[in-house]
Amino acid sequence: TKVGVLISGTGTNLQALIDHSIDPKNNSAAEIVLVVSNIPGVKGLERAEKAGIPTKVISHKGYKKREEFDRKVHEALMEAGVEMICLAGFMRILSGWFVQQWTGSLLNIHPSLLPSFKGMNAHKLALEAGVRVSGCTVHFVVEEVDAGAIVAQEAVPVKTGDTVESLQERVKTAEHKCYPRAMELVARRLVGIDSQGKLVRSDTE
Ligand SMILES: Nc1nc2ccc(CNc3ccc(C(=O)NCCCC(=O)O)cc3)cc2c(=O)[nH]1
Ligand SMILES: N[C@@H]1O[C@H](COP(=O)(O)O)[C@@H](O)[C@H]1O
Repeated sequence: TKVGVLISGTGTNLQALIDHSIDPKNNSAAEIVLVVSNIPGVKGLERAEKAGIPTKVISHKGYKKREEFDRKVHEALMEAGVEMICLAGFMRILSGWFVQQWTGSLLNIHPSLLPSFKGMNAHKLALEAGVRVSGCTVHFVVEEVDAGAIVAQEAVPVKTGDTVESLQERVKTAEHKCYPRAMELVARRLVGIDSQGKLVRSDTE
C-alpha cells in the first residue's frame, strides 16, 4: 500500500513509520511514497530526504480557502499514487471534502487516550486533570476532530513532577511503537471502518 505522510514539524512519528516500513524483518505492506509538509524547512522534511522519499511543501498561507489548500494536497497525493494517508504532527484541520475522499484510509496519532483530552494541548489537559495514566491513540480521521474510530492505543504512566515536556517525551516513545503497528494493520487492510464509521477488524484479537 502506497502511503502519504502529512507533517508540520519535527517528524519523529514520520521517522518511526519510515524505519518500520524499510526494515525487511517487518515484511511491511506499507511503502511511504510522499511526505507533504504545510510548513517549509521543518526537520521532518530532512528525515524524508535522508530516506530518499519525495517531499512537497504546500503552504496553507497560499490559499484563502481551506478547501483550496486541501485540494492541492489531494492532487499531490493522487499524483504520487498514494492509497492511504498518515497524519504525523500535521496541524491543519482537514475539510469535510478531503476527509470524505480518504475515509477508511486516513489515520492520525493523538497524544492522549482518546476520547479524553482532545485538541491541541492534550498533555497539559492530562496533567491538569491529574490522571495517573496517559498514552497515545491512533484513530481513523473523520470530519469531527479527534473523534474517529480507534485503531490502536498504548498506555503510559504519568509520574509525579511530570511536565508537559517529560510526559510528551514518554508518550512519544509509545507513539513510535503504536503508529507503525496501526499503519501496518490498515496497509494490510486487516482493519477498516464500516459505513457507520465503526471499526471493522479482520485480524484475530
Ligand atoms: N477533519 C479532521 N482534520 C484533522 C486534521 C488534523 C488532525 C490532527 N490533530 C489536530 C487536532 C487539532 C488541531 C487544531 O485545533 N489546530 C488549530 C487550528 C489549525 C487550523 O486552523 O487548521 C490540529 C490538528 C486531526 C483531524 C481530525 O480528526 N479531523
Ligand atoms: N500528532 C501529535 O503531534 C506530535 C508530532 O510529533 P512529531 O511526530 O512531529 O515528532 C506527536 O506528539 C503526535 O502525537
